Amino acid sequence: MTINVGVLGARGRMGATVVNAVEGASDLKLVAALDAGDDFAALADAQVVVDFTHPDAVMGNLEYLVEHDIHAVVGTTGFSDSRLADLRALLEPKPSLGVLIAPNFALGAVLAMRFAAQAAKFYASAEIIELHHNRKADAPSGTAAHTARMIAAARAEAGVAPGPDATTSELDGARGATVEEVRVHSVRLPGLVAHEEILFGGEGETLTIRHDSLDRTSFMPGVLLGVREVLKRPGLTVGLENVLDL
Ligand SMILES: NC(=O)C1=CN([C@@H]2O[C@H](COP(=O)(O)OP(=O)(O)OC[C@H]3O[C@@H](n4cnc5c(N)ncnc54)[C@H](O)[C@@H]3O)[C@@H](O)[C@H]2O)C=CC1
Ligand SMILES: O=C(O)C1=N[C@H](C(=O)O)C[C@H](O)C1
Repeated sequence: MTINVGVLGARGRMGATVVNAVEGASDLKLVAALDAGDDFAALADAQVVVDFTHPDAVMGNLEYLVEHDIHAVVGTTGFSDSRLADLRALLEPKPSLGVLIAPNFALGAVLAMRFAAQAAKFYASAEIIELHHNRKADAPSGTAAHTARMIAAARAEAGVAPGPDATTSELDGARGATVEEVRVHSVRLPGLVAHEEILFGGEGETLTIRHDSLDRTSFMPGVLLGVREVLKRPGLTVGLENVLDL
């Protein structure tokens, strides 16, 4: 069966890569490639729409897609708990519709987050450094925020409190942002794509988990898997780890 796919953000860095990937997949048909200002009526034939747009635009796009019974695969960042709650409420009257949101579609990034969650109960002290290209709008990255939440959840489940930190005097930002008691440091440089290091410290040792996306094609197997899977998964799924059954 061929799946009709639409892309939102099609003229952006990720959207353009998704357009190429969909066009190269024999079981998918690109029916619309839209960007800001285009008429969404062109999505009428799409069964699944992939959204790589902007945190300020994605909720409005999802409202349109749900209202028009179109499944969605979302890579756009900016999903807080309250946004996810709003989305669940939006989906309630449409029980057969699927929305998959993944802060990172690269297999290695998903594995790195899972390994970090496994390590978290053994190390009370953890910090994250995420490094991206300097055209990225949001900081910290969606991946780093998701990783921090996974570490916090693993700590809570194991009854491990965050480790000691003697910092009493600091320049604003010197110790990074705090996401659920995990420090997150954001680096922005031309030349980078998407990189994350999760550092754990214990008695006499450290553990570093690092993932590098060197090219945006790294996200494509995950995006295409999401397009195929979302049709079989009604409701809201957050994280590619659920689709990969890790
Ligand atoms: N989940 C993942 O694996 C990944 C997620 N991202 C995220 O994807 C998003 C986009 O990233 P990039 O492609 O680098 O950004 P970009 O700025 O290159 O592209 C975004 C595109 O969306 C368009 N756009 C904005 N509002 C729109 C709307 N309402 N409807 C349709 N198009 C709209 C813009 O005109 C632009 O062409 C960001 O939130 C980024 O963090 C990026 C890489 C991987
Ligand atoms: O903007 C990007 O480029 C990326 N955004 C996502 C994020 O914020 O985590 C995924 C990946 O890191 C690339």
